[in-house]
Amino acid sequence: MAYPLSSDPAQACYLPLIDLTGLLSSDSQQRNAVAGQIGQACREWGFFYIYNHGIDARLQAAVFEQTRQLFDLPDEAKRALDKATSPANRGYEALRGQCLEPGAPADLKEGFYLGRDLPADDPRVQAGRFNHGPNQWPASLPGFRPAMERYHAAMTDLTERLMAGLALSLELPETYFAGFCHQAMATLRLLHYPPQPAMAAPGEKGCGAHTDFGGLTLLLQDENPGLQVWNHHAQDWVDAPPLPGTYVVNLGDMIARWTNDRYRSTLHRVVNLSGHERYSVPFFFGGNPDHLVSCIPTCLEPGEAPRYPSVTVEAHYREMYRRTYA
Ligand SMILES: O=C(O)CCC(=O)C(=O)O
Ligand SMILES: [Fe+2]
Repeated sequence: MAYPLSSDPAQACYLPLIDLTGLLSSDSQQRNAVAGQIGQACREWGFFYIYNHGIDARLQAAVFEQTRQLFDLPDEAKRALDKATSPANRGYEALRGQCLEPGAPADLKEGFYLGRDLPADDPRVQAGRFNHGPNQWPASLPGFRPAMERYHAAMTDLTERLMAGLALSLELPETYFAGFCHQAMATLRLLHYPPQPAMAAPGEKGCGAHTDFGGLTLLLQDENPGLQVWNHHAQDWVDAPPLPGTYVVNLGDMIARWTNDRYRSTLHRVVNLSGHERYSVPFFFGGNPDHLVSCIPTCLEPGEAPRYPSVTVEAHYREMYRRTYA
């Protein structure tokens, strides 16, 4: 088998597991204590689990229920929502629609993108700003839109708290990333992975090895494992299995740029060896499109040069979409 899952049970909790209770508290000492754990996880892994995050389990269940129903729709209904017809990158993408790992076969996943719903007469939509516009809603699923909109709003709040924790962990004011968070692009991505085929082509898998493009990603997984994270210590993949009640949080490339790689944007991939259909829902927090991402001065030693030029969020995203949807 090309991608054996680890048989080491200790790996189930290989990645740091952080209780978020203190970060959501009004006591700054408690927030600082959690920020310390976040900082360590960001330096060592760029990946960690969170629990006690405050997102309602019933809302999560509703999101999964609607996700399954969406992907169960006939092909024709899904293709009517094709994201290629949306200037704002919203809607359906078919199996093998993206190739996240250069040189590997296209990804064995189908997906659906949605974000904040902006009307066609919003100035940002009229100006053709990246990722700004109306969603495409499946007309035959009346429960879809309300569940997704509630979930998107709740995840935006939670991620803003995490960004404040991230600032604290870098010994910056909690509001340091407020400009980045203001009217942020935030994308909910619904994913469906069929079981890994027995006769897969070499390198073919659910989702090719990649780093995430944006700020923070919060991943909701169903009960089927498949996510693997690159362990730079051991130079090998470790499993990031679903743990009930948690999110897997990982840092995207913008945070590596901000911190001159002190905080890691770590490679990960999906190989669905579970034998079941796997559904997952990553929430990508991309930030304000006009925000300039430049190396944070306190992340440089005297004489150290920034490894990345400054870039706006929008320019960075356009380039990453161009590369992976060639
Ligand atoms: O489905 C997963 O577990 C991970 C998906 C992912 O890494 C992505 O969409 O960027
Ligand atoms: Fe990812």
